[in-house]
Amino acid sequence: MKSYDVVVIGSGTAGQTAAYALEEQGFIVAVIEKSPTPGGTCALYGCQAKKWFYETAEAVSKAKHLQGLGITQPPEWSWEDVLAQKNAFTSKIPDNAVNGLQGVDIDFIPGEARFQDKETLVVNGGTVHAKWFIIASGAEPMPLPIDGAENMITSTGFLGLKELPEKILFVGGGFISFECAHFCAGLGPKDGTVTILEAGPRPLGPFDSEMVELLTEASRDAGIDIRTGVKITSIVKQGDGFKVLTENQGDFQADLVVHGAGRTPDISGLDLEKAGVEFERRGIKVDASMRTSNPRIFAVGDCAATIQLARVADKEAAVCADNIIADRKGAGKAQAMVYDNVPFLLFTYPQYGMVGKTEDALKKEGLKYYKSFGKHVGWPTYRRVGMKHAAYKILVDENNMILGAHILSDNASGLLNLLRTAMMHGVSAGDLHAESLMTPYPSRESDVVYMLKPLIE
Ligand SMILES: Cc1cc2nc3c(=O)[nH]c(=O)nc-3n(C[C@H](O)[C@H](O)[C@H](O)COP(=O)(O)OP(=O)(O)OC[C@H]3O[C@@H](n4cnc5c(N)ncnc54)[C@H](O)[C@@H]3O)c2cc1C
Ligand SMILES: NC(=O)c1ccc[n+]([C@@H]2O[C@H](COP(=O)([O-])OP(=O)(O)OC[C@H]3O[C@@H](n4cnc5c(N)ncnc54)[C@H](O)[C@@H]3O)[C@@H](O)[C@H]2O)c1
Repeated sequence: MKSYDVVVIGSGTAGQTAAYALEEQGFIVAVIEKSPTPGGTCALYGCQAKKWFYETAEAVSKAKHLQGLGITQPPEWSWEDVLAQKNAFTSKIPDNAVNGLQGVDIDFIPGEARFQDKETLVVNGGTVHAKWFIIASGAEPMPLPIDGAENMITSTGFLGLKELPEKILFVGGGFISFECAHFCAGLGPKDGTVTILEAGPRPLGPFDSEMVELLTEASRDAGIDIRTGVKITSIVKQGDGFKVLTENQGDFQADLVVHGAGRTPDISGLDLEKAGVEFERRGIKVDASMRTSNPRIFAVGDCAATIQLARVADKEAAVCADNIIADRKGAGKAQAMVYDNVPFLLFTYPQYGMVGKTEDALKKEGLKYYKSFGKHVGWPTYRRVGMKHAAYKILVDENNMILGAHILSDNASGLLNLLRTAMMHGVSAGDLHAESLMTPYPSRESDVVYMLKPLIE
């Protein structure tokens, strides 16, 4: 039996972040990975990989908006070339991940781990013992109760397509479908169709409903057909393509059907019961220190019942590592995870993002709030790029402290970050307005003064 201070299950961003942090503090660490391509979802099939498609799709969409405003020719693009760039990046990830870990004497163990008991894992038929375990096993596409669900490809399959066919249909109206649909709108065949079928009454449920309507409008203008309240019953093969049958909205033909209907924690093979680790449908139950119901076992990243985002995964891993370091010193809890100011951003064109509360949530909670809201904003920064759908919503409390910020814009990420920093440091909307007068001008970020002006006391 091999014995370590800490064994990490999963070599994704969460697992690696925790492993490196603990190794630096002198812990003897091993990382176990079941995939033949170590390195995790973000780098190989998620955030990083998809961003190669985003950059070109954004450039093409921007050029399309600028036609008649200075651009005279519709742009040409090559999905195949973008794919080659993405593959050149991702092909190096597995070796880099393993070499990086081994380079600092972290043991890399290829194989699938499962718990034998509260202190032991089984891997490759042998056992591994550790004082602490960190589960960082990620998530996988949610199994759907649809006949012929196996006819869908996943986002991983989509990001590996050699070419985009003419008719693409996405099941689910969440992060993955919106982003990939925008990549299709930017980089797909010129006369292609892109459809999103969402089961709920509106897409992007956790986001602000008024802002989602505006993103939906922008997406429809980009050529994406978005249907809501759709009850899909089955997906059947038909010729070279597929027929998607619904209970209430007829049938849809497509060359390709993509799963964008949620990701579920990858924990079913871990035998968590044997380790005394409690879990629910959304994932492994953790407290604010990322500790599970077994005090020697932590869970971080997409497998935990928290939020499925890469930098949330990294922060959880850092908090978990600090708490293991505190355990060793007998110092108790070192750091607690706080999710109040997590930014969410869709890499669509325009980008859409939010931080803090939605207006829907404030209404539901009965909290008093004030808002500054603008849609189809015609400021020069937007007129120059031909963007018709820019919008913003900033929500403040009675003391003018920012409760939520929602942005539909190119570079919404930069604007959100500015507003998020103010929220985290307790800067009021009035003070942020005064301090933002001297942001680099004229930039997207300098527009924040127009957004905040109605909120000046
Ligand atoms: C298409 C797509 C786009 C995304 N875009 C963004 C984005 O723009 N921004 C953002 O913040 N987030 C994005 N995400 C989410 C982000 O990728 C995840 O939140 C992040 O990768 C989670 O990291 P993780 O380390 O928890 O899990 P993962 O990176 O999935 O790593 C888990 C690892 O554990 C391994 N494993 C599982 N079970 C076992 C076992 N029993 N034994 C051994 N190994 C095991 C798996 O093989 C895997 O390698 C995106 C996700 C997808 C799918
Ligand atoms: N930019 C980013 O940060 C980014 C990008 C991609 C993915 N992600 C992460 O990955 C997670 C998974 O993404 P996702 O888009 O798969 O999930 P999601 O939870 O964002 O959206 C899933 C959508 O599918 C709908 N749905 C579920 N079952 C359905 C069915 N049978 N028919 C039609 N619609 C159905 C849901 O109502 C929901 O609106 C996200 O929650 C997010 O945390 C983040």
